[in-house]
Amino acid sequence: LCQEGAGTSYRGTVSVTETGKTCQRWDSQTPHWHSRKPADYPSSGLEENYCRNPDGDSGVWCFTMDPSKRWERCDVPVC
Ligand SMILES: O=S(=O)(Nc1cnn(C2CCNCC2)c1)c1cc(Cl)ccc1F
Repeated sequence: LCQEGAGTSYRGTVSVTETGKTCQRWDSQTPHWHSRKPADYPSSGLEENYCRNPDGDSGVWCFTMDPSKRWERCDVPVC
């Protein structure tokens, strides 16, 4: 699956960042507290720990499970 443009409508299942870190679940607040809660952004597809673009970034991203790295982009090919 690929991301169109900035990936706002990407609903694929890539859940690893471009440096190989595992994505944190959107419904989890550990290791990173965050305000991108699935309930608050129902149309952003914030399922599991899949890479998404809920905030108008330039591409899909996720919070990482590395406590020292809050978020990173994901390597999802552009369509
Ligand atoms: O919980 S967060 O989403 N964390 C956060 C910090 N940086 N980012 C980047 C994610 C990729 N796009 C640019 C912002 C997200 C968050 C969002 C806002 Cl508006 C303010 C504080 C904050 F903590």
